[in-house]
Amino acid sequence: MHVHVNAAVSADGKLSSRQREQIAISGDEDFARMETIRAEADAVVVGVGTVLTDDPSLERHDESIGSEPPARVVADSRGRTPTDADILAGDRPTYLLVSAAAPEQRRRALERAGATVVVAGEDRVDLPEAFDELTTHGVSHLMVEGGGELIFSLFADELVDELTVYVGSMIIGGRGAPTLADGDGFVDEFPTLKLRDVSRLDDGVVLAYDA
Ligand SMILES: NC(=O)C1=CN([C@@H]2O[C@H](COP(=O)(O)OP(=O)(O)OC[C@H]3O[C@@H](n4cnc5c(N)ncnc54)[C@H](OP(=O)(O)O)[C@@H]3O)[C@@H](O)[C@H]2O)C=CC1
Ligand SMILES: Nc1nc(O)c(N)c(N[C@@H]2O[C@H](COP(=O)(O)O)[C@@H](O)[C@H]2O)n1
Repeated sequence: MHVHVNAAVSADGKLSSRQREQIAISGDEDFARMETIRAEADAVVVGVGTVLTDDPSLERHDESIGSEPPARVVADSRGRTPTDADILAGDRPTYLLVSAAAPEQRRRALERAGATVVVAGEDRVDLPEAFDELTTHGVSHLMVEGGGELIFSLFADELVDELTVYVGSMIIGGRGAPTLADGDGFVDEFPTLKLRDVSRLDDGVVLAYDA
């Protein structure tokens, strides 16, 4: 499976503010670039942190791009995704990646709300195992939109093939504000990337890396 992480950060590396509300860091051109990556993907994944704060639809907003809209995926160990979340709306498949710790009652409620529940891992979602399962559902190109906890784990599990990041021109600040890769952080054996391209877009730059 090809895993492409795409996100937007402020000039000081934040995904959003300490209040963890959604902030438009991207301008129109970068949101259009994000749509193109969505259209190329079989599925788009976010962590449950992003679902709980942003309630994203992961819709293809511009129907002229791509043919099939991508499926949606949430990494959600305990099944905390609300059953009325936008990510469950509509006909496209939504895969809820949960762990064995997700209460049976939550799993059933999410299935009733239209999700396909995939169990991988004991306490937290085992991402390599869950992604293997997604391939059996036809997902060979997966886009990751965030947030920082999920992206860190994907680097730690060596699952990332490609990273594109839009660096906008605002400063957000805040020691508790999410960054591109949060989690426990690396203290040695830092993943290193190969810079493939740099381009100007809106009032910022897009950095493209191969992992
Ligand atoms: N600017 C941008 O491009 C973007 C910004 N954002 C912003 O990011 C913030 C949310 O990010 P964040 O709080 O980091 O949350 P995430 O979206 O990364 O979700 C993290 C949660 O995912 C669950 N999870 C399940 N399995 C794993 C695993 N193996 N590794 C890591 N997490 C796992 C965990 O909850 P549990 O243990 O309960 O399963 C964890 O707390 C919001 O403020 C949002 O606005 C988000 C996307 C893009
Ligand atoms: N690429 C990008 N740029 C920004 O400035 C952002 N704030 C985000 N956020 C993420 O975009 C997704 C929104 O989803 P919907 O289109 O509303 O369904 C969601 O994943 C946000 O966290 N991304």
